[in-house]
Amino acid sequence: MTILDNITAYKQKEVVAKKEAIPTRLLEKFPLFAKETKSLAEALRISTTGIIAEHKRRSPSKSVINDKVLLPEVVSGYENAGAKGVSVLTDSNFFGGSLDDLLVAEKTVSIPILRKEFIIDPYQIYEAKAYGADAILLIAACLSAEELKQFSFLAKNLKLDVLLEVHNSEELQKSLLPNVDMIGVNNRNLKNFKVNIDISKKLSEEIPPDFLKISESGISDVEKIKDLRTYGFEGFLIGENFMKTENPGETAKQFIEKLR
Ligand SMILES: O=C(O)c1ccccc1NCC(=O)[C@H](O)[C@H](O)COP(=O)(O)O
Repeated sequence: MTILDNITAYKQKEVVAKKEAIPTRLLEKFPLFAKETKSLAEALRISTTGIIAEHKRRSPSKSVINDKVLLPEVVSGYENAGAKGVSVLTDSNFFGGSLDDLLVAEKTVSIPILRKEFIIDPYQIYEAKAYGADAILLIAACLSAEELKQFSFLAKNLKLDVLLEVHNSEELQKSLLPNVDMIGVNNRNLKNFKVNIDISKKLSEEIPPDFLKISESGISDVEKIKDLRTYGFEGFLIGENFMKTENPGETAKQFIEKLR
């Protein structure tokens, strides 16, 4: 069993309970369901820095990263720093996040918000929309080719951008779908948690130019970004490197200034 197997098994049960508590037809009545979304892909495409900064209290690989800082300060700090998108982890069991975090982020920033979740059921896509997300993450390792097709179609119908995450060539091949905006290469091996940005470099040439290329995880210095840009990457998802500091927004600011 990998950590992803554990997480998705947990999610299956979680979604059943959530559907009973708030059925989809009620999610559709949430005020934010009618919100006009902002395109994360577009924001990154016109950006010179391409940073998606993540709010991440803890993780399976690092345990507690930062449970002291307040989310509004973190996300507004990220926006002021020049991040082009904010990623909000909404999983509570493994990452200490929540859907309330998404709501608070939506009230606090005006840049696009990515709901970072382990999506295994269309219900979670309706939830993302109801709680104010502009974009969702789909993880190829958790979904069949047919599910990827259906879930990305649904997200686009709800006007949400789709970031599809892959770890290898095989996952990438089933992810090159018409309703996918961004392909994210995750540099973290979810079996042993080791990070290696060579995975992004290796897969870059297999990603057709119509998809925006995002590199995710383990990005700890601007030199890595400069290197990844030469492989066509335009977006960079960074969590721990900012969150492990006392003031994530200020750390992001200093980081982004070096990229300008
Ligand atoms: O971060 C983990 O330990 C982790 C474990 C299992 C599944 C997913 C995990 N992380 C999710 C992410 O994709 C990262 O939070 C994101 O790419 C940012 O990575 P980092 O900059 O290394 O915090």
